[in-house]
Amino acid sequence: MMPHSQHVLLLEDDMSIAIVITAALEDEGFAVVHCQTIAERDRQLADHSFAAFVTDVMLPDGDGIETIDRVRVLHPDMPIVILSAQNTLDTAVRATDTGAFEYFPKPFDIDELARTVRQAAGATHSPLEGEEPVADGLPLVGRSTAMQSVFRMITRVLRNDLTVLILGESGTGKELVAEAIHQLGNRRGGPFIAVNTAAIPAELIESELFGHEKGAFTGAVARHVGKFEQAAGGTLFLDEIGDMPMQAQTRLLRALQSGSVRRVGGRDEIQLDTRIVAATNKDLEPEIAAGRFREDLYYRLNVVPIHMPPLRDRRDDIDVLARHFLQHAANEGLPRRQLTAEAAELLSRQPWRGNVRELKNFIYRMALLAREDLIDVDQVVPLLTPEPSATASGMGEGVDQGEPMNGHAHGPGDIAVAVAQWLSATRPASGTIYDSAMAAFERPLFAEVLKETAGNQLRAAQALGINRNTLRKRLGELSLDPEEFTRRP
Ligand SMILES: Nc1ncnc2c1ncn2[C@@H]1O[C@H](COP(=O)(O)OP(=O)(O)OP(=O)(O)O)[C@@H](O)[C@H]1O
Repeated sequence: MMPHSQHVLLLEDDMSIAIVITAALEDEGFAVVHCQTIAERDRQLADHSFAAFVTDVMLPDGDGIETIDRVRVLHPDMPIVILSAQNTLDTAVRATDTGAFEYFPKPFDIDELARTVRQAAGATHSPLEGEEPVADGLPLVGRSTAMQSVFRMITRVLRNDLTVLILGESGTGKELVAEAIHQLGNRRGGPFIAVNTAAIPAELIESELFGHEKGAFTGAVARHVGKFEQAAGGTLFLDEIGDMPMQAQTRLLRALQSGSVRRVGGRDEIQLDTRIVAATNKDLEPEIAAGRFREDLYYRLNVVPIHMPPLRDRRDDIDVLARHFLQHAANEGLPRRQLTAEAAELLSRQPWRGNVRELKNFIYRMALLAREDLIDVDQVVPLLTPEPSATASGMGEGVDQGEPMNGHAHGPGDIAVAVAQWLSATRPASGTIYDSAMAAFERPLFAEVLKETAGNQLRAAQALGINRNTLRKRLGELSLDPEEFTRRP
């Protein structure tokens, strides 16, 4: 077989995509051989070798990943680049596990693809190790570009033990990502031990993490094996790492540096065999500047950072998450519900300050309380302002108790009616409804709180939980004069 050193084989059944990719690869100096089916691919590969192979996954005659073994048998060293419209973590992992050089979820940047093929064709190919099957159906969903980057980062750490630091607001899915790394990675046969470092009293944290010997301190009536040792062969997930007390940070750093731990009151060094995944919802840089977080520990942990964007910055995910949670709620025995496109659209415009956790709790509540199985906007609106009694508790297993839900409100009808009246009376221009509504809501809210504090802006800002300068600025913008409230009527 004569190698066609500058030929690339492209398997893509969508002609318009194939044309664009061919043009970009030709610009990179390749000649492209295009085929549209797995059968054609196999015929080409039986007769020729190529500098690289670019392949789609869903093809008219089968799955491009499932049949990739046949490609590997014929051309074990040919770099493979996989393109996929199935933007799930499962596909990302399956693609990576083929030992592919790179995986591109669609839509992708054509120039980046062409550059990658150039790199692949030039590289001595060293596929990622590990061709074992992986657990599928992991419940980490998302189709936004941001989540695609998260999936890609996850696939990069599955076949190594690098320390991962997951950063993001509360409820964005940090723990779920840590679990995915464990379940899909090399250490899935071992335990996954999660420790919320913020929830353990400072004086107990060292013994919790590192263990203690009998009699190490008052109350240490028996030997205790710490979380590090419990996680041997598996993964230790250190949550809320930004809240760890200083002394424990020092011990943790020492453990990471030496690769061993010593139980409190013990003499033996115990070798560590644990992958560390840490997470925090705090911005660690200001914590370091304020002297509350050790900079050297930060660098030790921040080997592979994974950023979980807040849900409001990846609104494309809301619809798929909502449907995913409805499905889960049904699997757990709640009524099986569906959302109309308009209701899903309304959900995708909500602020979701509690992120995915808040959305999940909302969906479970909706599955329970909706009047009809097909849920439309009119059923969603009243639920967006829940009654205090309609809390997460007692609403099925899947309800996440981590955070309060989107808050206390009047009876569900009140605000919904006010909103409907306001909307029909004001009719803000399309594209400005959200901002106008927020401004309309803020005005009476600020007035109410200023009334309570007799015009005292500092106390009002404290009560609202916002910065005093922010309050002053917003009052100016809303033309609200705090002087008006200095004397109660
Ligand atoms: N992408 C996702 N797909 C499906 N479920 C998700 C996703 N992200 C988060 N969840 C669910 O949302 C809830 C909150 O997620 P998780 O506990 O992982 O957040 P977190 O960032 O670790 O929060 P905290 O900082 O408060 O600990 C969980 O029930 C989790 O299963």
